[in-house]
Order: sequence, then structure tokens, then C-alpha cells
Amino acid sequence: MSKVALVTGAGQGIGASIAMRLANDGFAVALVGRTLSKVQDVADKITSNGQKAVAIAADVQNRDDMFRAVNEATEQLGDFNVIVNNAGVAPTTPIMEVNQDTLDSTWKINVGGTIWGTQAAVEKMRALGHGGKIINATSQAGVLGNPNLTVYGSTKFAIRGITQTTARELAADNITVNAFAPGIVKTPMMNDIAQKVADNAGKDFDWGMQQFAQDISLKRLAEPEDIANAVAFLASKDSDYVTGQTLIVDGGMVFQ
Ligand SMILES: NC(=O)C1=CN([C@@H]2O[C@H](COP(=O)(O)OP(=O)(O)OC[C@H]3O[C@@H](n4cnc5c(N)ncnc54)[C@H](O)[C@@H]3O)[C@@H](O)[C@H]2O)C=CC1
Ligand SMILES: CC(=O)C(C)=O
Repeated sequence: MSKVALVTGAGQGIGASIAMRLANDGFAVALVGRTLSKVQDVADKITSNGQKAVAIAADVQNRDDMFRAVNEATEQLGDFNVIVNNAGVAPTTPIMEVNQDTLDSTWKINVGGTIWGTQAAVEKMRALGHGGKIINATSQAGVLGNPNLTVYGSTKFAIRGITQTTARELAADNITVNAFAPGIVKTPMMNDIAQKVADNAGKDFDWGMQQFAQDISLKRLAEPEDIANAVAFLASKDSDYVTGQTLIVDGGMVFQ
């Protein structure tokens, strides 16, 4: 029987790419997102290749939604082995523009979504009587402070903390917890950030993107597939002896 992986924020960008890669690697995949039609489109692409996928509508900031999503994935696909807490939002927030709504909503989605996804996955893995893998999306901006990203960066630093803490707590359940930290990836999220930073400075989109991309040693932006390759390792048996780590996938921007 196939192992089952659930990916949040799987309707576009990095999440869609991870779902397709894990399906290629033999996982049955549950694709979770707020808009059913978006995750359904990606799930349809996977099933048209003869692979197994289901689409589930859920909002990661809602704890009940995440428990329901994990239950539905298990009922429809027959097991539950891996969760990729990928969904996130990235408001551009120069420090003096941070307001209460942006702070609360970003933390609820990025940090709350990671915690609820983790709880739902752990409850299910324990009920099924086996371990599993929890994989969280942080960012290079969660390893090194990025200007204009105070709120987003704070959530991504927190996700690394959650990853380390839960790795220690859940080791006894044979559950590993790791994070991936993408650099600058060609997705709607990154395009939006680059445009807003450019607008704030009265410059164009390429200038905005260059503010983030100038330190990439490999001199190219990441494709979503570059990130999916690293997540595939964290979801595979090959990472069984790795826990509590953040795998930085940024073409050589941040070294630590
Ligand atoms: N694009 C980049 O350069 C980088 C992205 N990341 C992280 O990678 C992850 C994926 O990012 P991208 O694919 O670039 O973003 P994206 O904005 O292109 O896609 C994110 C997906 O998450 C979904 N989502 C947002 N809030 C949700 C919620 N409350 N419930 C369910 N789904 C929700 C969105 O609808 C969207 O489909 C995020 O956690 C992001 O912070 C990290 C570093 C760099
Ligand atoms: C969006 C993001 O995570 C960046 C710029 O690192």
C-alpha cells in the first residue's frame, strides 16, 4: 500500500510542486487549500498520470479544519505518514507599517497552521500505531533577518523553534520533525513581495526582486521544483536519522 502524505497550500507554487513530486515518488497525496477548485486542479493533474490524489478544502488557521482534513485524507487514502505544513502568507511589512490585523492574521496562518497541522498529524499517527514525518515550511527569512519582512520573518523564526521543540517531544513516537527553508522562489508569493518592495521605493519589479536575489551564489532564482527535491528527501526513508533540522534550499544565500 502507498504511504500517504498531506500537503497544505497545495493549489499553487511550492505546495503544488511538492504534491506532484511526492506523487512521483509513490505517495498517495492529499492536497489541502482554502479554495477547493485550485487544489482539485492539481489533484486532477496527478490522477491523470495514474497516481493517487485527493483534494480537500480547509483553512490551516482553523484547528477543526486541520483535524477534519487529516481524517478525510486517512479515510480516502488508507493511511497517514507525512504532513507538509507548507501553507503560508507573506505580507510586506516595513517595521513602522505593522498593524494589529497583519500581525494577528499572519501568525494565525503561518504559526497556528503549523501547530494545528502537527497536532492533527500526531493524533492520527498515534491512533494508527506508527511513526511518521512532519515537515514545516520556514524560509531563509526565518534564518537571517530580511528588511521589510518583520512580521513574516518572525513567524518563520518561530516555525524553526516549533520544529526543534516538537522534534524532541515526538521522537519517542518515532515521528521526525524537520523544516525546509527556501530562498527566493518563483511563485506568486515572491512576485508579490518583490512588487511591493519596488512600489514602496518607487522602482520597478526587477529592482524589487534583485533586493532579495543579489546574494544568491548560484546566480539564479529557485524553481518550485528545487524546493520539492529537498522536501522529497525529508519525506523519504533516507532522512530517517534526521530530526529537528532546517534544510536551507537557497542556492547559497545563507550559510550556517
Ligand atoms: N516563494 C518564496 O520565495 C518562498 C516561500 N517560502 C514559504 O514556502 C511556502 C509556500 O510559498 P509559495 O508557494 O511561494 O506561496 P504561494 O502564495 O504561491 O502559495 C501559498 C499557498 O498557500 C495557500 N494558503 C495561504 N493561506 C492559507 C490558509 N489559511 N489555509 C490554507 N491554505 C492557505 C495559498 O492559497 C496558496 O495556494 C510558504 O510557507 C512560504 O512562506 C519560504 C521561502 C521563500
Ligand atoms: C518569501 C520569503 O520567504 C523570502 C523572501 O525569503
